[in-house]
Amino acid sequence: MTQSTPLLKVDNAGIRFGGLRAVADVNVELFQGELVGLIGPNGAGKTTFFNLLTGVYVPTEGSILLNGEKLHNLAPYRITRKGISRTFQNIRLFGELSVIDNVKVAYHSLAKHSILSSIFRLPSHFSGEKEMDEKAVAFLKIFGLDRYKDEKANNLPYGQQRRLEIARALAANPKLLLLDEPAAGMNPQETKELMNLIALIREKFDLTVLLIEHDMGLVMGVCERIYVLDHGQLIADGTPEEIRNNPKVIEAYLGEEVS
Ligand SMILES: Nc1ncnc2c1ncn2[C@@H]1O[C@H](COP(=O)(O)OP(=O)(O)OP(=O)(O)O)[C@@H](O)[C@H]1O
Repeated sequence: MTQSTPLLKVDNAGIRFGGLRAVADVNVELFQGELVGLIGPNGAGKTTFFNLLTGVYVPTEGSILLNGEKLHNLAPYRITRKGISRTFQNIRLFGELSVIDNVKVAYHSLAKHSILSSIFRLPSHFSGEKEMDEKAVAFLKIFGLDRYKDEKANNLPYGQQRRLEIARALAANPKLLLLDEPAAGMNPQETKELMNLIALIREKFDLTVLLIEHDMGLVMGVCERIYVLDHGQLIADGTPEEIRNNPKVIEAYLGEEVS
């Protein structure tokens, strides 16, 4: 794929809920390896846009292409297999499962050994399990979570649960990672570490990342480009510098600090 072919191409996408156009006429292009921000005031449509990209909602207008392939109308699990993983605004871990099992469920569907070999406990089951364990631990290490691998996910402190969610999303081997307010509820130190981590995994896994975040300083610091939604429509896109000085963006955020 050349740099002129976007990994993700969204053309005039939108969705209506009754009379409300929650997202309308949205055009977005993401290129391989980019780290891009999606910002906008409360209720602007950011999470709805993620829901469109991941098949939770089917767009009522427009099209969504990943590597030139249509995504709209595909079920969420199929979209995950095509290469889009996400995290959620509110953490959605399997709280009663161990930390390592939370990661392993993500790539069970990608595992080489078959269900039959698991049922009959064939050698391929054990080598497959072992390989998954090793891979899961390697993921957890990147996130500084390997020493908690046997803890219940619910027992992790909040900041680490957020990191585990990202580790799990990454374990599904995505091309495009969608992060919905990954730093929500984190303290400034945790937030800074998380942003460094996001930059690092982008490099390490050759990922494209789209990040919803309310903390402007953070988005401006880490993203190369930013899209701005307001009332369901894109009102700007550009570099952090362009966005910071864009009168439409300043107006949309009137009363909120864009620093
Ligand atoms: N399933 C739904 N049915 C009806 N309205 C919905 C539905 N999902 C979202 N909306 C509406 O769509 C609009 C956009 O909501 P969305 O959650 O996408 O905004 P957001 O930018 O993510 O907001 P926040 O920053 O507060 O999370 C809101 O008016 C919301 O109430």
